[in-house]
Amino acid sequence: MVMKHAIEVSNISKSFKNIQVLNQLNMHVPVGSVYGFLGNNGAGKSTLIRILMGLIKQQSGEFSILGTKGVTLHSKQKIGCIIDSPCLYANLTIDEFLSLSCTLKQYPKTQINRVLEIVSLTGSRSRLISQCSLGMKQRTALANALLGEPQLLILDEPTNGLDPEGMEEIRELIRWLPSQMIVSVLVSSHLLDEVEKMATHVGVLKDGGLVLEGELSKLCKNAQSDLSVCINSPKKAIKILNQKFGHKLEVVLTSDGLKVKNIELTEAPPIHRILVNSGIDIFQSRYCTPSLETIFHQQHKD
Ligand SMILES: Nc1ncnc2c1ncn2[C@@H]1O[C@H](COP(=O)(O)OP(=O)(O)OP(=O)(O)O)[C@@H](O)[C@H]1O
Repeated sequence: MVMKHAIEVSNISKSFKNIQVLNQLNMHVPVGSVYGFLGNNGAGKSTLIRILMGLIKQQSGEFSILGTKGVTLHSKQKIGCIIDSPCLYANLTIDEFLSLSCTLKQYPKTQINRVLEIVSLTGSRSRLISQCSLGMKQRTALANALLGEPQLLILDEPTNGLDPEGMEEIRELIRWLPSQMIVSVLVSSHLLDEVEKMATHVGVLKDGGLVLEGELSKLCKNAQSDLSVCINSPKKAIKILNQKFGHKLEVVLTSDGLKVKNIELTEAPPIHRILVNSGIDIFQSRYCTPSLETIFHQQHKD
């Protein structure tokens, strides 16, 4: 049977003393996806990742990874992982560190060239880790996680502490990985816009469960899109649109014109035509597909 999900979580609950962190959480990470696991600081992302890696145990519920129930030594060999800040040996060069890692994990050292190439560190392989920037250290950790050709990568906040340039480098790398190798990626973050820039799928953790999960492009498509039009005489324009379309359109005033809420792109041309034919000048018009942040807020208005 073809495996659909690299990770499948069913009804996982976990509490620490009297703090309920995960409450019957369900999650589905499709094979081949870059799954952005979003949640505020303290939401419980690391807790779930630790459970998935077998570092702590859930109180109830179950999960499967790469088609196997729970996490076994065998499945761990197919997972590359970065949890917390990367654990690197500062006094070794990047090359020496990866070589040591290959020895410990019994992977052929011939893989080192390939992973260095993927993370663009080939030219810096002889550099001491203590002399690397944080971004280079993070890429070294990623290279290390890629040794053994994992089928699943689990990355806990991999851009934490990086400057904007370093963040973009890591994002670019993660986005690009599934085209380079057969791998599914679970990447956690507390930044909505960051996940939006690299993920194909998203799961938003809040109050112990996922409040939003799905393919990013579908979530965006199904969400409300608005048309913002910068015009003269916006009050007159709203009157005209209301006469023409009645309650079919929700039109509101904005600081520089009007906004038609929740419409399809195909509805924009007739709106423009009516406005222009009524003698209204259009200075600018923008059809805005919603950001992940907007989608999130649209779903949690109440
Ligand atoms: N071993 C522990 N003992 C007690 N409480 C814990 C333990 N580990 C985590 N917690 C608590 O569980 C909650 C979730 O923590 P977790 O680290 O999973 O969140 P997170 O979403 O990864 O946050 P961040 O983005 O800040 O890393 C927090 O309130 C944290 O204090």
